[in-house]
Amino acid sequence: MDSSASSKAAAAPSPARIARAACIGGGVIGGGWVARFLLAGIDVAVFDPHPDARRIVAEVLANAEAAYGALTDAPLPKRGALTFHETIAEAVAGADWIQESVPERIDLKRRILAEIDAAARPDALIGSSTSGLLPSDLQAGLSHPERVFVAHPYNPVYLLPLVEIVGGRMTAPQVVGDAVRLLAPMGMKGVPIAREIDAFVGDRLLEALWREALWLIKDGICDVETLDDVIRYSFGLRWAQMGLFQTYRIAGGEAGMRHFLGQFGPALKWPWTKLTDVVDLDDALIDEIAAQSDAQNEGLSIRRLEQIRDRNLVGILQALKAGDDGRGWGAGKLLADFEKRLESRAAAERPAADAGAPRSHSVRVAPSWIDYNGHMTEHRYLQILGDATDHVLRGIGVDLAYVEAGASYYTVESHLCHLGEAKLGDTITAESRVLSFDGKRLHLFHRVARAGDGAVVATGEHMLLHVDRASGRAAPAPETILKRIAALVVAQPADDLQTRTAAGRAIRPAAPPPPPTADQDTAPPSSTRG
Ligand SMILES: NC(=O)C1=CN([C@@H]2O[C@H](COP(=O)(O)OP(=O)(O)OC[C@H]3O[C@@H](n4cnc5c(N)ncnc54)[C@H](O)[C@@H]3O)[C@@H](O)[C@H]2O)C=CC1
Ligand SMILES: C[N+](C)(C)CC(=O)CC(=O)[O-]
Repeated sequence: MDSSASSKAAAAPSPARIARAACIGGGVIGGGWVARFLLAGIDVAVFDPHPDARRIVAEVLANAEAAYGALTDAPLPKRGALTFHETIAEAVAGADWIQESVPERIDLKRRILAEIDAAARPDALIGSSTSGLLPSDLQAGLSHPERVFVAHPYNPVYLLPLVEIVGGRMTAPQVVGDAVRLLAPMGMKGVPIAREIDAFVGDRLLEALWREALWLIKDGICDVETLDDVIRYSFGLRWAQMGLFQTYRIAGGEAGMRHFLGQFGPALKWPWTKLTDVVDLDDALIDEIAAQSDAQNEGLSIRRLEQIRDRNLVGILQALKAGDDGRGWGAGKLLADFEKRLESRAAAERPAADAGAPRSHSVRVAPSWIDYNGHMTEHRYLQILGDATDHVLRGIGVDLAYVEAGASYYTVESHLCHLGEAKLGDTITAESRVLSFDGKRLHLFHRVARAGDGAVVATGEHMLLHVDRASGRAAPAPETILKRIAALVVAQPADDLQTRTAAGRAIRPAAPPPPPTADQDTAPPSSTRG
């Protein structure tokens, strides 16, 4: 990137947020961007001349929605509106952010960007998904080059947060910062790359690995399955959470990175690597790799592979969210921050009149929640009930800021009744009510029902104590909180029969077995378990 300010035109101030996006190209990456925008509540206008563009985008979106259903219980905004358009000019009209994701050909991208440039609002940000073309080459000849930059995402765009933001010679510096800011509310991490280079940072690394991998196959050292195993059973697991340098720091033992470099650095000069030597990707090698890849994935369609990948990524992201003793680590910390934004946005959008209304909390039953009996496993009920309790607490002002300020409610007793089965994909909703409360105690009841037929699958009754977190002891809740609880009680409907009969129930013990007769003394005790 040229550092001289004179070559950069001043840019009009960028929009405060993305309310409307345009996606030019709706294939693997464009479709992923469409899903990312829509699920963040942003309206998206698409232009893609492919005859199946609508179907392809719909399939990517379905995958993305399934992944988000499992990824987070945070209140996602209402999905944005999706429209398809006959021309680029129509699609980009009024858009705050335009994302170009057409095939990787410089002539095509330049032509498309010129059309976008001619029709876009002068303050719109224009990102290209290119994996390696230089932004300076893409922006040449445009009337608003200062708004054009590379926004290079990773597949699947709706789950992987990174976007490399690379400005060209004529990109206004503030546009790079604005792009980072505008991506954040979508749960994405824009990383500015200081200087434009071919393939930026991520693909430089991937290409190096890819080149070695092709040599290893060409030289008959391993096949694609062995190569993938080597990655997924070892450093692939490490890289999701610590990258290269933090991982190698640990590998240096207590002496750390300096020792690691001293010990393993010299090996770089050994004849281990073919990194600078490009393999000839001739027909024979392509045939060999394609055949091995077909064998490796026999019976697995691309959509099925995408679903497996997405579920694995969701699991990894959730594990990372719990990392560093619950503070979140890497992409998991980003997910936690994204959820906090969603919570605050939902709280800000909740009408004031709703403050005293009864609370309800909905979730979709995820694949990892199903047990060997084919229905939702036991501990997930407790998770849903716990989340429903959190939902009530946030509604009365006991949110993360309140907890960080030193007080909270702790659950001290729970009673869970299983009344029906929840199956994969069911949406279930916990409706909550306050049964009683005083200065320190809050007595909640949640009824968990299936959407559709409304069948109640579980109830939960919980006693919570207001606690001073420093001493770990019960302490009176402040008046403001007690007033909000009182407002909840006033707003909730009168107790129905189910609540009256379920609340306060104790587990009824089975009738004790009759005392053994003399001839039964050695028989095993009978069991009442089915
Ligand atoms: N596939 C990947 O893993 C990644 C790709 N990228 C980049 O994303 C861009 C798109 O790549 P993919 O989505 O993989 O390709 P793709 O082939 O899946 O999608 C390209 C889409 O552009 C559409 N298209 C073709 N001509 C068009 C035109 N004149 N106007 C509008 N749309 C047009 C096609 O119909 C197709 O739907 C490329 O620049 C690529 O380098 C970036 C990150 C990862
Ligand atoms: C193969 N690729 C160069 C298009 C890959 C990328 O650009 C990023 C990714 O998702 O791996």
